[in-house]
Amino acid sequence: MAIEKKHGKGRLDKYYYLAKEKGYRSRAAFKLVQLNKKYGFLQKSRCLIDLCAAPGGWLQVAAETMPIKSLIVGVDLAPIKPVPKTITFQGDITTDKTRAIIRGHLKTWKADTVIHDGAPNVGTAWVQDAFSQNELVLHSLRLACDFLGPGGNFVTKVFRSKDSAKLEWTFKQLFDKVEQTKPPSSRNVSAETFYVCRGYKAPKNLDPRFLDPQYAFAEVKDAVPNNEAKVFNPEVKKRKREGYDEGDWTQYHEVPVSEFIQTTDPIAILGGMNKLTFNQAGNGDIALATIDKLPETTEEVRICCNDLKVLGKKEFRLLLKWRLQVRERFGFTTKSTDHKKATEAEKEAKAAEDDEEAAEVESMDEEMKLQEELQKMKDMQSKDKRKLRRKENEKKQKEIVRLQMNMTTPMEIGMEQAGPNGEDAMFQLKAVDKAGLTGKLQKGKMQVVPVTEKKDDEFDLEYTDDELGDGLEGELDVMYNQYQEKREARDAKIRAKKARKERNEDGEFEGFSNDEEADSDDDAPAIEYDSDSDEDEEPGQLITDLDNSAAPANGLTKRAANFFDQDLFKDIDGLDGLEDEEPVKDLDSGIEMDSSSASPPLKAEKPAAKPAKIEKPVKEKKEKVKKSKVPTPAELAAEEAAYETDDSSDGGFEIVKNTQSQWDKDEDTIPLKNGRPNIDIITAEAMTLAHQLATGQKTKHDLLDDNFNKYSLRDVDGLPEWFLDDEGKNSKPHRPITKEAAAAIKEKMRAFNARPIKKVREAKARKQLHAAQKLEKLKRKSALLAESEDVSEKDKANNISKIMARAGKAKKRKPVQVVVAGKGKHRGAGRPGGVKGKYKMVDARLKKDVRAEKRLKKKMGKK
Ligand SMILES: C[S@@+](CC[C@H](N)C(=O)[O-])C[C@H]1O[C@@H](n2cnc3c(N)ncnc32)[C@H](O)[C@@H]1O
Repeated sequence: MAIEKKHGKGRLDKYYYLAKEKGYRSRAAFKLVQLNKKYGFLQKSRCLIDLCAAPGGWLQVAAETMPIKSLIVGVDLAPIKPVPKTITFQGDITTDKTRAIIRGHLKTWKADTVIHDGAPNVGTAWVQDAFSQNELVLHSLRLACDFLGPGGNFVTKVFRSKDSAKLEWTFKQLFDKVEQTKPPSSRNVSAETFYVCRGYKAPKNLDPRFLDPQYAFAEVKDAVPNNEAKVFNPEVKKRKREGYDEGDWTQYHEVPVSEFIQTTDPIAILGGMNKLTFNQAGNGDIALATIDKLPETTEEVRICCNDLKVLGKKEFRLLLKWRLQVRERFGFTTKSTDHKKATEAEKEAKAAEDDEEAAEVESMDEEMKLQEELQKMKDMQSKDKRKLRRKENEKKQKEIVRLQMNMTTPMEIGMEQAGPNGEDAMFQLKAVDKAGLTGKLQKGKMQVVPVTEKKDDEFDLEYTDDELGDGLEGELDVMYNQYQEKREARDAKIRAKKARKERNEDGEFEGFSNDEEADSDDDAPAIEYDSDSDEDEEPGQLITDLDNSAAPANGLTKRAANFFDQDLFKDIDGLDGLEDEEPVKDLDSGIEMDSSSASPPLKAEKPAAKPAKIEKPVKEKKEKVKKSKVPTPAELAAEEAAYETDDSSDGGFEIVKNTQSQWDKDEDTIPLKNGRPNIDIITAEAMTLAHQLATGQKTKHDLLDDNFNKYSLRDVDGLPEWFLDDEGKNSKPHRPITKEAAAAIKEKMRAFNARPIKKVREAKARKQLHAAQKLEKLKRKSALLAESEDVSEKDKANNISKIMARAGKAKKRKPVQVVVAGKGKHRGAGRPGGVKGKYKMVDARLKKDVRAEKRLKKKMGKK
């Protein structure tokens, strides 16, 4: 073994003294002690091989920790003074001779553990030291594979270097569990670390290349640095864990801007360099001077070039744009110039030549742009759909609100909803005329004219404006989505939140007919409709005057008939049979009224059908609605509208309120406890609202009204998801809270916090159980004593009171005795003489130090 210097680097540390005190041959012994303390492999081993064992510290630890009569074999280049209970010999672990000797000692046994603490004789360059150390590890691993039984352990020292990861990979192929650790006794200044590999897989055939340094440490081609991530997502910083590149010992790199302009891979430069310099070395560089003077080279560009590491996405975008502009000026081919050239027929030959050049020079750019375009198209598609859907929903929502607030006359709804000229018209006649399909349409078969065509063009224009920027935007969106997914995967809370959000979105009001939306889907192919139009109708007249329809025979006004003619009322249950002439009772006011005067004659199917009348009392109908499955918002709206009085009717006042609002529906879904809603109020805002509702300061309607605020109908079109997510955290109304509500919540929380935690409650319960059991036992004992006949009554009473007194006394624990380690007194040397009960070995030095510290503190306190 190399002779350890006794000075320098603080070599004479506490482990040195401890080792001396305990009689260990080297301070390295404590490393094995600590490794074993953590993983406990020695106690379970019956056969151990210590490779590179001199002077024998590890052997001593193994001998005192492993079960008696274990087989321990140690080998080292240097001679090892005999260690009791171990077999040692001199040998080189890289040779077959050593293997044969070990085999001879083990005979048929398989080793449970192989430990290796080898260190080649150091003194050469560090890199070489580390390599030969790791090569030695590979040799020891080979011996371990030869002698370990299935499930065996291998503990080895490894020098941290670029090869240690390769070693770790090899360990992982051969063992179930591989852990890297550095015991406290291993000096921090040392590059050594330890691998504890457990559960040897004992493969039947082991590929010798696993243990061949040539293969095991073969250079793997360096991974291509992910410069794209650095540029497209500069905010996420990655720590440089892999160390420096070979031969590159600095972290600062700069290149002339001309190189950035000319390069085929600008992203690599932006991601890898620190600075783009305009400095012209020596006689000057014409290209640099020209770029410097270009009007495109603004002050902002210069500042950005100055320090690339601090740039964000926006600045990288600016630099990329600037590069394209400069390239265009210099006549380098870019995508747009290619395109122009391609269109010029007379320059065809030249363009072809240029294209070829461009294909060579611009391959990287082309690929990037292609990817960007693909991404952009995907984003646009989903964005477009989302936008349309959102708009539609908002409109329908508004419609419902207006309807509920009596702001809309029935006629208006009909026209807006499905009128031939309305915005939501199934097809637009103008578009049909433009497409020249009028003739076809009249014949009865037609194709839906894709009205969104124009929109697509608009988007195209919008996006071709700033392709590069939007590419980056798209990239950012995709990365944000990935980030969100990762967060979801990690955090159950976020997953639950998302699920809730999705549920809400799904439950979102979809409009009067979901099919309508599906039909209007952009992706849907042109759909053929069978026209029901009359063959006899005048050709060329597509718009029929609705007023020409015959007056309905059911006594409805034309307006009302048109209103109830809408598809909206087709599927409403209970409207069909509203025929009964029975008097209607206003539930609220209790006014009894004649249906003819109180309510408009309702029509459910078609105006031509028999006139519909109110059939059942409204109360009954209300119940029916409640029992029926959850009504759609459209049904609710229709119902509400249906129960309103017709303007033209005599009474002109409301008879019955809405049967079941969304609010009531929500109430139905609230979980009940003892027949009452089981609601826990946990925020001061909610408590304030609850107070206000309870004291009548606010009504349900007020709460609904409050929901329509500046935050509820915000225009979020086109805003990126990440922005909306971030905004959502803060953009919400701040509801005032009252002092009382805050106090109530505070009190509630205090009571909640005052409750003992589960573990404490369990412990108390256990204690109670034990006490009860003890009492039971005592009772039994006393009963036995009382029953015994050969004892006098006095003795019985005495004995019972003794038992009771003993039971009442808590058992006292004996304190642990502290024994100072000294000559013949150390761990493993057996129980020190004259010590009874539990004892603990302590270091004399430590004890003295503690006492000195106490003394000093006392002194300081007196002063
Ligand atoms: C740090 S010491 C081991 C200390 C030992 N674990 C203890 O507790 O006392 C490293 C030992 O590895 C030994 N060694 C180095 N190369 C060797 C080889 N090829 N074969 C056997 N032993 C070797 C050295 O002789 C040295 O004694």
